[in-house]
Amino acid sequence: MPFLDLAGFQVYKSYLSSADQQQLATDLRQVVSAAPMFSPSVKTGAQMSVRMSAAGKYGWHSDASGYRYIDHHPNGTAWPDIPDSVLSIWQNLVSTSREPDCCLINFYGEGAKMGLHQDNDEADYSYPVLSISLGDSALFRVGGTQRGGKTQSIWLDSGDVVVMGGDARLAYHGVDRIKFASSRLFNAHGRLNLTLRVVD
Ligand SMILES: O=C(O)CCC(=O)C(=O)O
Ligand SMILES: [Fe+2]
Repeated sequence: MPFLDLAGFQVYKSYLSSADQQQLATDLRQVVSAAPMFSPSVKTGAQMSVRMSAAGKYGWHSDASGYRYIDHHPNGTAWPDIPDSVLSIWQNLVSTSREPDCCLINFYGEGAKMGLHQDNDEADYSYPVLSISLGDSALFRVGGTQRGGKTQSIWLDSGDVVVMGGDARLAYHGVDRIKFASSRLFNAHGRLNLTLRVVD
C-alpha cells in the first residue's frame, strides 16, 4: 500500500490481530522486566520524553557523550533476546534471511513525542526499519530525506506495522503526539513502539 510519493514506505494497517497484540504485550512485559525502561537525555542534558529499552544484540542510548548503539543495558546487564512473536513479523514482511539485531522499545506516556530525525546509525541502509505500534495511537509524521522538506502525517494505531525501506529508509520521521488513553491493550495507558533494525 503506497503512502505519499515515498517509495519504500509501507503501512500495514491493523496487521496484528488482537491475539497477536496480546502475545506481544505479554512477551514485552518480560523483556522490560529484564531490561527496565530508562530515560535517555540529549547532549544538552535535557531528558527525552520517550522512555526506552531494547532486546537483541544492541540497544540504543543517548547521554551527555552523545547517542550510540550499546551492547548492554545502561545498568550493565545483557539485553534480553528478541521474542519470537516479534521476530516472526520481520520474517513475514521483510524479504531477507538476515535477522534484526536490535529491537528498540520506545514507550510514550502522556505528552511524550519524538522530534523529526533520520535513523542513520546503522551500517547498511539496504535493510529496512520495521516499526510496530501497540497501545495508544500516535500521530506519526514523515517527510523526505532532506531536513525541512514537505511532511505528511498519519495516525498509527495499535496493531499497525510500518516498513521503511528503499527511498524511505532515510526519510525524516517523528511522533508529534499520542492520543493518550485511546487503547485498552495494556493495563496502563501509553504507547509502545518497537523498531526492528539491522545494526552492523
Ligand atoms: O515511535 C515511532 O513510531 C517511531 C520511533 C522512531 O522513529 C525511532 O525509534 O527511531
Ligand atoms: Fe526513527
